[in-house]
Amino acid sequence: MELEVRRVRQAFLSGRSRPLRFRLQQLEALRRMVQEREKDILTAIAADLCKSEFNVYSQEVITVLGEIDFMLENLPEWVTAKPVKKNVLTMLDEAYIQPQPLGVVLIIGAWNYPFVLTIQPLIGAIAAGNAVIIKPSELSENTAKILAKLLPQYLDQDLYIVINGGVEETTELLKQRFDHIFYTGNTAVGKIVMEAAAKHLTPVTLELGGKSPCYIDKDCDLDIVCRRITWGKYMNCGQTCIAPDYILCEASLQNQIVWKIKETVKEFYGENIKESPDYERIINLRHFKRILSLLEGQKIAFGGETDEATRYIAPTVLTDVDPKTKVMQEEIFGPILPIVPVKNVDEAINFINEREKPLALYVFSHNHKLIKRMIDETSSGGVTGNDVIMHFTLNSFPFGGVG
Ligand SMILES: NC(=O)c1ccc[n+]([C@@H]2O[C@H](COP(=O)([O-])OP(=O)(O)OC[C@H]3O[C@@H](n4cnc5c(N)ncnc54)[C@H](O)[C@@H]3O)[C@@H](O)[C@H]2O)c1
Ligand SMILES: CCCCCCC=O
Repeated sequence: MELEVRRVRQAFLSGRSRPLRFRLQQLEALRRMVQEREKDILTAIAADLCKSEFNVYSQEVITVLGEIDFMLENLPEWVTAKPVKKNVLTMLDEAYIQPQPLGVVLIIGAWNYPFVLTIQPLIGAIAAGNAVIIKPSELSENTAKILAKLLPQYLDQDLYIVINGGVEETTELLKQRFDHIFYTGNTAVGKIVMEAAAKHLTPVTLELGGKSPCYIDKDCDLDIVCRRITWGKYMNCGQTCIAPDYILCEASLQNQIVWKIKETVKEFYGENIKESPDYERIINLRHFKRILSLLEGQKIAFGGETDEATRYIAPTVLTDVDPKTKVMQEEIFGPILPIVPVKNVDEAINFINEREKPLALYVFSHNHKLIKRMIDETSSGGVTGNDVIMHFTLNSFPFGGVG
């Protein structure tokens, strides 16, 4: 590890990652890789998550291509020094902010969208003139392998390298000194990463998880609401960091919501969900068993069917969920949707504020004042009104949790 990190640092110190022209050329090469090797990339991700190639393309490849284009378009302006306001003492001086690369960046990716969650930070790091070590998740092993194979064919082989491996390799890697660490994954490992970074005072970006609530107001179009929640909850089999984690609504709405989600599931995935090319599987047995344990003692309104051999868990809705039960204590990260009845919007706001700040918050209402109130009186990484997931798709927004 030490030798590899040293090689990358030497490449950075050569200065060749800095010129704008070089950065643009590397980003163009990355775009060429995605376009020319699209089939290999789609096949690898599809194998990891049991996903249709159409879903891989629309959820991961489009986002990466959009990010590269966005970067190519804006980078020339972003790298330019920006003059700042001067005072009497400095009236005759030049005063400006000059963006500079940090140095060697470590990117630790997650398995749930294994391509976009690794390549998106890579795009930013290249654009900023850094050298990069990429550590894809070992759980999405086909994607990890294809990244290690393709990236050196298109990018500078000393500035940007892939190191594959699991906990042991990542632990070793984290002992090295980096200039920035970008980690995506669960909170427990996030703390390990931050502790390792602290030893070198390395700045970190931690893209973690959490429970993302949906509040459904009585004044809404319930057909549309349920379609959108069904899409966002069950895509990737619920393994999406900003998936709607649970629903808060008045008790009187519960039965209608259950019925409408059930009908939408049928429409999206057919009568035999197991055969649907659009319904994914749980990444491994550990997560499969973890998710099943969340069902214990719950009232299943529909779904609940499982198959351990293929790690299949049917789209499931739970009703009258007690907030003290396990399913409400941890991020679900699977196709289980609890409904927690609340009396009104005040109770929903209190409920959200009494817990960890959500990564995403979803509010459904015709009443724009109510949506605005939710935004003003809660704190989360991002809010989408009357839809789910959509704020992630806009690269003109920042993305992440609070802090
Ligand atoms: N905020 C975001 O953008 C975002 C995106 C995707 C996923 N997530 C979150 O990620 C979580 C799911 O991912 P995961 O954590 O299961 O992914 P994971 O198991 O793939 O782990 C993430 C990375 O951490 C490394 N790792 C695992 N254990 C380690 C250890 N003990 N020491 C050092 N490194 C270690 C892995 O090798 C991997 O590269 C969910 O909580 C989800 O919400 C967040
Ligand atoms: C449509 C792609 C969503 C990706 C969200 C990233 C977190 O898991």
